[in-house]
Amino acid sequence: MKQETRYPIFHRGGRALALAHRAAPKTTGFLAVVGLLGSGLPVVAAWLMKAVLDGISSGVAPASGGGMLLLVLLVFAGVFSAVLPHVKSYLKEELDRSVSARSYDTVYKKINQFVTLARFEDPKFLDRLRLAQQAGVTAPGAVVTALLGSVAGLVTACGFIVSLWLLSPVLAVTLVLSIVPVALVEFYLGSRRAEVLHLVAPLQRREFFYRELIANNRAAKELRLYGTGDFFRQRMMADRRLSDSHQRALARKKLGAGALTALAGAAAAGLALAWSVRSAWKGELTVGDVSMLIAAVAGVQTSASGLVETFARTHESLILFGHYLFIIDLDLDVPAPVRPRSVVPLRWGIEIRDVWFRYSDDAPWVLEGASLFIPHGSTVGIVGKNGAGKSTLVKLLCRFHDPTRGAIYWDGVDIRDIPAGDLRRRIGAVFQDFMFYDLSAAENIGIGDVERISDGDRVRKAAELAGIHGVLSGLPLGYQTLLSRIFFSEEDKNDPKTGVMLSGGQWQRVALARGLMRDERDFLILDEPTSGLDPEAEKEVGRRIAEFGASRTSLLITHRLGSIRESDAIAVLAGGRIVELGTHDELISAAGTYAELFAMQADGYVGP
Ligand SMILES: Nc1ncnc2c1ncn2[C@@H]1O[C@H](COP(=O)(O)OP(=O)(O)OP(=O)(O)O)[C@@H](O)[C@H]1O
Repeated sequence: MKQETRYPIFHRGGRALALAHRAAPKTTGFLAVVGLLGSGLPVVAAWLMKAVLDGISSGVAPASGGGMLLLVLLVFAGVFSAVLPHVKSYLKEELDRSVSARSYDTVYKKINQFVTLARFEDPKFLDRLRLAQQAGVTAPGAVVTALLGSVAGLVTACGFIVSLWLLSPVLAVTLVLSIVPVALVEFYLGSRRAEVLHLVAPLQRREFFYRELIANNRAAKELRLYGTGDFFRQRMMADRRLSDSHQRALARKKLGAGALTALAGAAAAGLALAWSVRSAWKGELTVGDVSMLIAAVAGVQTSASGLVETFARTHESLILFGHYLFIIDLDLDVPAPVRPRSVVPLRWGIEIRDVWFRYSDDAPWVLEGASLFIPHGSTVGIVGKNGAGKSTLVKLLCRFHDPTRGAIYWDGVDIRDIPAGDLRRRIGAVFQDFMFYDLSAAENIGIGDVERISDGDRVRKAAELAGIHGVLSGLPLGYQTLLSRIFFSEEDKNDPKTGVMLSGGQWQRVALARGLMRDERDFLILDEPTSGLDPEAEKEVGRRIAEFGASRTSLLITHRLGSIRESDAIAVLAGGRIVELGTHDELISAAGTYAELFAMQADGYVGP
């Protein structure tokens, strides 16, 4: 993944500060004040110490008025120096919490605004989203504290350099010059660190994927059956070792550079000390001057190397922050309707007119001029071979993607002119790849109509329609039983009431009940809703769905041709278009693809 180059580094810094200010204005203000106080304190303490020592060497009694005041001030400076880091660390953690909470909220709000699935199906985008989720979101807090830390370090360093200048301009200049190699080395290491970060990021993500896979309960069966656990573990460790080797190379560079710069710093400090002691011996400097000089040399070196390291870390955080900015600045994934139309209860029907679709410009066409009319109040079944494009058509009807060419009309209105949320409120759907939520049975169904999630009667009615009421009411806590084996606490771990696992077919009925939660939806899409049900259940559920769907428009996709036999019309999708359309009897008489598929299935049941 390349780094985000759209935002200059100062722009990112400004946005990070603005974010901190919005998330926690008081904490940011306090942190700035405490940081500034803390940065001036070492310089003030050094001057106080010089004055006390000079007083002692010139025979001023510590108990005298001036001497006592100096001592008291020195003690206060010491107390503040001891307490301030704790206050600063508390404020920093608080700022991190506030900024992270706000930026998390912003990122997830943004994700929820995506109208279509296009971004979720783009691996490059997902990679970037993961970066924004993993690190970019926590970066603003790091950026703010690093920026404030930089200002504080600058104040300390400048305070000491000025102090040193007053004692010996030559020494001050020498010391500043001795920092230059440290700064250069740190900047070099900073850019190497950023490079390593980009090299290891994909490795760490893959490693994370393998780690999750090996411990995943849904993957456990296949991993054991195919014996692929060690295969994935080896891949995980290979990625781990590669990322470790990049980090080790960087650590070695750091070690070498750190040792060299420490040597240079120690040599500069030693020379300054020797010079000051010699000057004090000759009477050119006082004892207080020597103590000031020692404090200044140590203070400048510490704050300078701290400063450069802070800059390097800030730079790193800002690189990650770029991914966060990229996500939150994204435009809508589909243009807003120019003349938005409100969706009306379906009266006439839904028309798919000459729809062409492919998932990307270089992907093959999935739909090539598909046309179909679904009249209001009718049930239309769609059949077709694997990969024919049935689920794709469902995605277009729900507006998870827009047709590349052609259009879909809801009572004559192009669905692109209807706000997607309004359209979806009129559609109920059960997808082939439905979701399993680690929620209670009641919530698993109730989220089909969030506004009525607590309406127990409605949830029960939906469960009855889907033929799962008997199973759910017999669970340890009835509808309140958690449909999961994820434990919420250690104590609950052995409690059978904590959660249960349903069978595949039972889960499918729960998903079906979720799709049937809303009475008032006037278009029901069922994509393989009964594939996991036993024949008896399939027949029973099919009968109930037919009753439920009698007053509304339904689209039923299935490979089990027996369950769409009674549909008002059956469409066969092949080669990207609807090639046959009619009732079961009409299609059987036409002796085309449908008749062939039906005969094959019937043969399968009857046998040779
Ligand atoms: N997100 C996607 N990105 C790229 N191609 C896709 C995506 N989803 C589906 N396809 C491709 O589109 C084609 C149609 O897939 P679709 O899932 O619509 O078929 P289907 O008729 O529902 O098949 P099945 O009966 O197996 O469920 C397939 O060739 C598939 O590889």
